[in-house]
Amino acid sequence: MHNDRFTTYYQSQKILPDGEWDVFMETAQSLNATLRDTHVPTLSNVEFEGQSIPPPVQIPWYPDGLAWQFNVPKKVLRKQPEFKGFHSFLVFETEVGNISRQEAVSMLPPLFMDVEPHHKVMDMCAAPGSKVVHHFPRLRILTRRRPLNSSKPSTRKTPSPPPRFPPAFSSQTTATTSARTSSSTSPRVSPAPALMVTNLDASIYPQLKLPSATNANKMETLLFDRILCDVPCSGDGTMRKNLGIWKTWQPMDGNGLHGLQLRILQRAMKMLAPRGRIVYSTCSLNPVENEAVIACALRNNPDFRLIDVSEKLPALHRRPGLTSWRPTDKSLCTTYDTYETFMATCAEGDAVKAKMTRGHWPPEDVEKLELPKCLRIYPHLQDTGGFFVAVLERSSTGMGTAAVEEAGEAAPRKREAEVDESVEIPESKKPRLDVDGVVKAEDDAEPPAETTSVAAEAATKNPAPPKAGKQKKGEGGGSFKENPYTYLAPNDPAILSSRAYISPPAFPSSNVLVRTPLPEGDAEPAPVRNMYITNALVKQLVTHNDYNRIRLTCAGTKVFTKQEAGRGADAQFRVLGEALPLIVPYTDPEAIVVGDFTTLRILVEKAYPLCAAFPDGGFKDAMTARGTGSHIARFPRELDSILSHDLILPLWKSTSSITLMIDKKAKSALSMRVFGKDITSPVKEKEPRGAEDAEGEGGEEEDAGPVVVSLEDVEEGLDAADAGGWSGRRCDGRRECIKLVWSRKNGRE
Ligand SMILES: C[S@@+](CC[C@H](N)C(=O)[O-])C[C@H]1O[C@@H](n2cnc3c(N)ncnc32)[C@H](O)[C@@H]1O
Repeated sequence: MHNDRFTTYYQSQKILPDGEWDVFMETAQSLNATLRDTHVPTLSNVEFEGQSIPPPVQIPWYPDGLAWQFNVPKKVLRKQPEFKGFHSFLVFETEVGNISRQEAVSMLPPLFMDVEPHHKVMDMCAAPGSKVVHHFPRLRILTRRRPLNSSKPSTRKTPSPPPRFPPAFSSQTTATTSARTSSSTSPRVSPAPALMVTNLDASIYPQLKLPSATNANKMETLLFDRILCDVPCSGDGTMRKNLGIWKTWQPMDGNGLHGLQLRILQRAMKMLAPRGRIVYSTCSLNPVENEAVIACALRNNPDFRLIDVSEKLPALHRRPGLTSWRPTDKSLCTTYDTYETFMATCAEGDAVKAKMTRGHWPPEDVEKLELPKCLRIYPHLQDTGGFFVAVLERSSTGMGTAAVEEAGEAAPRKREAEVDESVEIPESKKPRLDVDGVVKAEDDAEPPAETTSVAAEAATKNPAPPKAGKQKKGEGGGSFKENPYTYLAPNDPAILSSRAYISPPAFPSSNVLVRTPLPEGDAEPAPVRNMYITNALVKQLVTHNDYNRIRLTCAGTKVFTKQEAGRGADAQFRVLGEALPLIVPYTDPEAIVVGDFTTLRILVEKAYPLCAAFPDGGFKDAMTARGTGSHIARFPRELDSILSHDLILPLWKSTSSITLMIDKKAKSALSMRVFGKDITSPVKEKEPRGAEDAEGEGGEEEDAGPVVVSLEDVEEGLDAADAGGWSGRRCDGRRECIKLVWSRKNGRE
């Protein structure tokens, strides 16, 4: 990230000694620097089987050079040594979420959102989640004062003021989650204190209520500052990669999706705050899915206009939106100039079959809508997929602007479903509209049936998520069976037991929630296993909206989890690595143990290094003096030039060993970056028995500390080997954390 004002101001304040500014700025981009300075030079001038292989190049239009592109056959990645190493780097960094791989143009919509840290953001169709991650670097500015796992703890004794967490929302569907997450209903986004994930049909998204800012006794509806509508589409812009589309493409794909796309966009329009912005995008080239949708939405909502974004991303080659197009039906024989000519040729019922409505055609006042302000991206322009983006803004008053008002006069202003007027649609299939023409999406509203058979069409390509409150198991994503969201009292014993890390009262203890099932009858409440933290707005929304109604699948970020402490000791809460940026600002600096480079190597290399394995001195002494359980360690960059910044990592001390408590893949990624290769040992490694362990049968296993691996590892392990030797338990019902309880059956651990 770069900001001239920031640079000028802070350089003139001399907050850093001479010569340190560049290092300071580099820190923010350390991963990109690793890629640029370490990998790209080794990948230049590479030959494979007599062919020169081009190195990765930066995508010219992506801000700050943070996006890269390379075209290399799989064979090269597998066999050519430099590319093989680069591939491992990519795989590990992707696994831990530092890099995300996607079609270049898919990165466009978030760039046009102009999200600011205080914004409330909604992603209407978030699954599988690759665009949500692009909002976060900006949204997280305030949640992470320092980069993840790289912060230098404050030297102040007084805890820092609480971070402000901006809110983000995402509506998503279950059906497109990748195979890896198919058991989960969440898109692949990392949770954050400001994030809620709901699983609903975006076209009937319910209103979210929260107490009025001016009158606490009143409730008001949440309006968003930014909404992304990356809608389900025919996807024909991806034809370069999805070769199957060449076989199956037909105009009905787009015709059928138009209605759903329009309903999703118009629902977003109703949820947007004055002066707010909507980015509408598809990876389709079809004007019926693009300009036609925008035209209908603008005519029905005169308080919206298209924004001119021609100055934005100047290096992006684009073409303007169309002002004329000619829809066609299945026969493809004829394209029709107007809706009327189409209807004149139609036998009764054909229009419904063709899924065509008046809204598929350019309206008469098309010029007034300024459709050329939309962006069309074509594959040949810049070696990308095909894409469409429109950026819409709501007027400051919520009233129509002059130009659009005029356009609106020609249109039936109050009817969202203008597009359906001339098509005979069975009563049962019509959406229920409220007085403003909004599809009813409240508790009392029946979820509307599709206006045409668009949903059936959509379902084949992008299966829609289940409808609010009406699901049965197996119906579009399964039943909704989440545990309730319960905020703990600030003096709850679970929170108090985490005091080792946090310094109340500054820590926002009242924003800690748990997901334990409600006790039945007189039964004792289930013990707390995990604690999550949310920002204040998410707390308000969770407390004032029925989580079943909004099908809330995730809120906030997990910060503490219960850990068995070994034989004879009570279970304790341990802090999670991904929560450290949130927890460290509240942690007494004295509580953080400092390690050196050798210590870090031992922790990365060994799964359960014995306490005795560490060199005498600082770290070992400090850890010896501490009790068993969860600890936080800092590895300062000054100690070795290889570290470009401080690392802050979670540890677990058992009676005999000290374990680095990060996911195995994160550990490998860390190892690749710090040591240039993966020096980690397999989790199944058997540690030599130390003197302290020799006290009893099986003592080592119980004392060695937990193993944290990903679900995939377990699944692979179970698939690949005789499963009899393993038993796994999901800690939180999600993919990221597995505790393995192992036995010695079959001689395996
Ligand atoms: C173009 S994709 C979105 C991709 C996503 N923005 C990303 O970057 O990962 C459209 C998604 O919308 C989902 N979808 C389909 N019908 C939907 C509906 N009625 N409401 C919400 N999402 C829907 C599809 O399953 C698909 O995952």
